[in-house]
Amino acid sequence: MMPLVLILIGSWATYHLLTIMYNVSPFHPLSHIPGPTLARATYLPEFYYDFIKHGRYTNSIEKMHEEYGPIVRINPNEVHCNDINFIDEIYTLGGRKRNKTQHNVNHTALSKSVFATVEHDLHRTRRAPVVKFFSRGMIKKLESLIHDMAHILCDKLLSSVNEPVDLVVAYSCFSSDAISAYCFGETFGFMEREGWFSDFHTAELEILRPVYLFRFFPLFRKLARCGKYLVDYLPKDVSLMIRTLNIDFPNKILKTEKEIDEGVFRDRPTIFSSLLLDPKRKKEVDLVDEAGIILGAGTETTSWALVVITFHLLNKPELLARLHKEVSQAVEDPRHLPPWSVLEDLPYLQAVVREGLRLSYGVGGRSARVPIHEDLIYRGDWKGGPVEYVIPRGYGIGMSNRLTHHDEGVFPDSHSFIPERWLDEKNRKQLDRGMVAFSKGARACIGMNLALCEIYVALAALTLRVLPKMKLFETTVKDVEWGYDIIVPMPSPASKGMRVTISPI
Ligand code: HEM
Repeated sequence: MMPLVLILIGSWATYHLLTIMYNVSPFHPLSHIPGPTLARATYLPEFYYDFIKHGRYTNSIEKMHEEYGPIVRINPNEVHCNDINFIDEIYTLGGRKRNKTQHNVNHTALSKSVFATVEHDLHRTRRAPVVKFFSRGMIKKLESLIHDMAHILCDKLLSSVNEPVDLVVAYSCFSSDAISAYCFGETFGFMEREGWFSDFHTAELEILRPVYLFRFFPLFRKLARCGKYLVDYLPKDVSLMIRTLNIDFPNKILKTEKEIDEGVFRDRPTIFSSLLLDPKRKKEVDLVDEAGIILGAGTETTSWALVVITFHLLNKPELLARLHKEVSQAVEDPRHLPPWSVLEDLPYLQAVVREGLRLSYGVGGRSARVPIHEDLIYRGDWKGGPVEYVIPRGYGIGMSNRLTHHDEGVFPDSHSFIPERWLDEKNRKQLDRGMVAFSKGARACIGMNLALCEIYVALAALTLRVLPKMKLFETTVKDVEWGYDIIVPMPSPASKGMRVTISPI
């Protein structure tokens, strides 16, 4: 027995040693891309910063760019780019096929969702029927739901005068209920409860905590699928989320299927009825995983953008005053807001939203694409001279919003909240190119229209009805700045939230 164990350990060690030697050898197709030797040879630096130090590899990648230039090799098989001029080459539309890397998507257990689909063609098949549900036309039809939710949020905040409110939780209640009303036909009821508590806010963060465990040890993501058998033994909020994903959603799907078979059609479509009725829906589209990813991808991203915007408006009252003036001139009755299509044309409101999206990043970590039928040729500058790299097909190349949105050449004084930068028409094209909160190309955010509608409507309502009565409570810019990421950006672990007080008059 002992010699067999030794042979197995020896073979394992030899295999890894040979792999490391190959990774740093001139025979590796990425050998010409600069980067730290350990990162070129192994996944250890990524493992250390993302898994052990928890979601902090982006900081190291930033330092690598300072040392090695706009293109760096961040692990044996992946390149990172920090040049906005290359965005459209990486994140393309049309016939230029891009896979995701398996390593990147290993972090989610919803492996059959559009978000986690590696292969380009399969992704198209899965995405096409879902994307229709979030078209501008569909949002228009269901927009009144979002207006109702925004006013419920304002009413509830206005009645929360006795103690500080953490807007991270309050806005999460709003975005969870809004997304649920829009997609699933009924809210979760978080805003109807007494006090501010969203089961999903804590649950989602708990569920996202092991993302790097899943990325490096994908076996665990398979085990996560067994969560439904453990609902009675898990913490209450995590169990509720797992129950919703694994028990409630499948039941709703069965019910909707039955209704359709019986010819019962409801006035308001849900994502399930819309998908079940779509003739193009192929058997590869997994309704439960899609619903799960929509809930996961759509709640904390939207609410975090609103949190960041609110902080900066309260922190700089002159910005709030300017916004208030513009919105009040456009709105006759704060309780009856004009549609999103009118609000989004208000120049200062638009500038505030864009600046908030820039500083809230959307997705915290990098998102790589794999060109499968073409090599990409990068041409840029580094240390005053031209540089050129060929990124071979079959290898991942990605960018990180956290770095792109702080490109000082595009967004000077990038850590400051300056909506005015978006009003400079001469510069606007360049800013739009560097704005990737919703990503770009064929795998950009599916829920962008819904998210924008929620943000514009809620922000307009809050600006007129609540923000003039709101004050920051023991909250500083540190509470809304990037600290680390668990796919979604997170502030420093020391943060106690984005707390405010609301005065009764
Ligand atoms: C401010 C709000 C939001 C931001 C900034 C945001 C940002 C993003 C980004 C950057 C991606 C690309 C991720 C990648 O490259 O891997 C993405 C994908 C996605 N988002 Fe959003 N998102 C937001 C809200 C929403 C909402 C409200 C929904 C659903 C209703 C949603 C659903 C999705 C889905 C399903 C994907 C995967 C798309 C695909 O792979 O084809 N997101 N989002």
